[in-house]
Amino acid sequence: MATAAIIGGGVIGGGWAARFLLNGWDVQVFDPDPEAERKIGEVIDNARVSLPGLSDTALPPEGRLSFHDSMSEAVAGASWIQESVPERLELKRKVYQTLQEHCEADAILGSSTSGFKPSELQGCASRPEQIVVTHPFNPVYLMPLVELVPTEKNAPALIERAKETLKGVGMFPLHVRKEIDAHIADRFLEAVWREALWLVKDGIATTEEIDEAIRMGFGIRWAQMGLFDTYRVAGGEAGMKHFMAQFGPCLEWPWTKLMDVPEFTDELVDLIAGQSDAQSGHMSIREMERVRDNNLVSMMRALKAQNFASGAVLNQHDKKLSAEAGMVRKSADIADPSLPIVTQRRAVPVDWLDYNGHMTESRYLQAFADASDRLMEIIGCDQEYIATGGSFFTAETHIRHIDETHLGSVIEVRTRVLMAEGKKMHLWHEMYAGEKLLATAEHILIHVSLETRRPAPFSPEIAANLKMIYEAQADLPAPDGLGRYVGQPR
Ligand SMILES: NC(=O)C1=CN([C@@H]2O[C@H](COP(=O)(O)OP(=O)(O)OC[C@H]3O[C@@H](n4cnc5c(N)ncnc54)[C@H](O)[C@@H]3O)[C@@H](O)[C@H]2O)C=CC1
Ligand SMILES: C[N+](C)(C)CC(=O)CC(=O)[O-]
Repeated sequence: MATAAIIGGGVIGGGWAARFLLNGWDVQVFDPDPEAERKIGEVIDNARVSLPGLSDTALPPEGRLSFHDSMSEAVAGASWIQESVPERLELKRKVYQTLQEHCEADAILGSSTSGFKPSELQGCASRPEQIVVTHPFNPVYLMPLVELVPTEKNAPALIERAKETLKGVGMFPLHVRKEIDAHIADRFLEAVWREALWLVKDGIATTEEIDEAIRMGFGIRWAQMGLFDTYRVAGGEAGMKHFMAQFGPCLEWPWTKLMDVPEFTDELVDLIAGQSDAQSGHMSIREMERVRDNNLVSMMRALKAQNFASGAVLNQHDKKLSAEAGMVRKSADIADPSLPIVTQRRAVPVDWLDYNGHMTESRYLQAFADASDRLMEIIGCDQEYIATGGSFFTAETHIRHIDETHLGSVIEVRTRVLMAEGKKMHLWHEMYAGEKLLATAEHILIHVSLETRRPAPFSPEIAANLKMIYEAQADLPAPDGLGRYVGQPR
């Protein structure tokens, strides 16, 4: 089991702790704040609800979380040390001196700093080659981006190892090749933040109007295509050159105050904080975090369906998780074919819930259909086979709802082959949370030719795999509820 040390467990350190822990790492925290354990616990509770919902496969078992009274204890055995102490250079440098007296020389020491360059952090260190910037985004347990900023003192092998580790916990390391204050993303955020402060100070817009301008418009665009691709499309058929010709000159018009920062007078702080209270003061920060997390999960799940941007990163992570969890993908991997085959294991995400606060009925069919797809793959009807023109169509489905299924529950579908002859297979799925039966599904699927769209006999490989599973499972008792019709008395 890999171990991460979290040094500083505030907003960002707590998020890192959740990211590592829920991806199966042991996590050792040092933070002198007596409230740190409670605060991190609350962040991890939020993450436990939201992060598993990003995946269409189960996360690994959680690692072990422990809190320590000294940095030396926290870094013992850690291969990754994430520093997230307040943004003060002298403090960070002092922390590195202590850390390097105790940590492994080959551990990676990542700093969450939003603004300092890695060379500034490496400045007084005994082993500068161990320190890189790994700048995350809040909430760290959901946002994929980490700006990985090394210097020439970091060996290429360490940079590669850092990338692999970050990908391993589902993140997207963006290698910032040339160090600069505030890296890449924070330079944008600072520019937008400065302009927004002017708009409020000059009485042009309220904090709420500015938020609407972002979330109803360009914020949605940026989340999927970023800046340059968005503008390329906005140039019409002539693309980027036309866009620049049309909108380039206006950069010189007096549209922007981006070079100046308004003075943070008490009056300005009160104005902005007052408007912000009026806008959202009716909600606690934890409530706002939950709203934010649900929205982020739903948006990123939509991008997963398109396999685009952050959605593509999540799909890659799912593949890795599913391989590591030992999910069966071909018949030769079935450990004991006489038992029902586990064809799905995943957490219930937020966009699978309905107004009754439990999993909505269409998602039962989705989970069972995904289980049938997996069974098809196992018997040899995979993407490659389908490309040759053979597949299955579902002819009939009967679902029974036995118990409620809730947000974040890890559901498992176990599948039996009840009959497989000629062109027809009869499947029985049971959905469980732990050992609690939640639902069953009975399906008849017909093997077809995708060319004629008509029934066609199984391929010899599919026929042999189905026969093997059917015969091995033949001694299992008939499932309770088999062949029920709608409305039959229970
Ligand atoms: N808040 C944000 O949106 C983001 C912050 N960051 C960066 O993350 C770092 C931490 O920021 P936040 O989590 O927002 O601050 P925070 O104030 O929420 O947390 C800092 C934590 O460090 C602890 N701490 C103070 N001295 C310490 C020491 N000597 N050893 C160990 N822990 C110590 C504090 O008790 C506190 O819990 C900063 O470098 C910041 O620039 C990066 C991305 C986003
Ligand atoms: C405000 N901030 C500069 C600390 C923000 C970040 O560093 C990244 C983020 O999460 O927005």
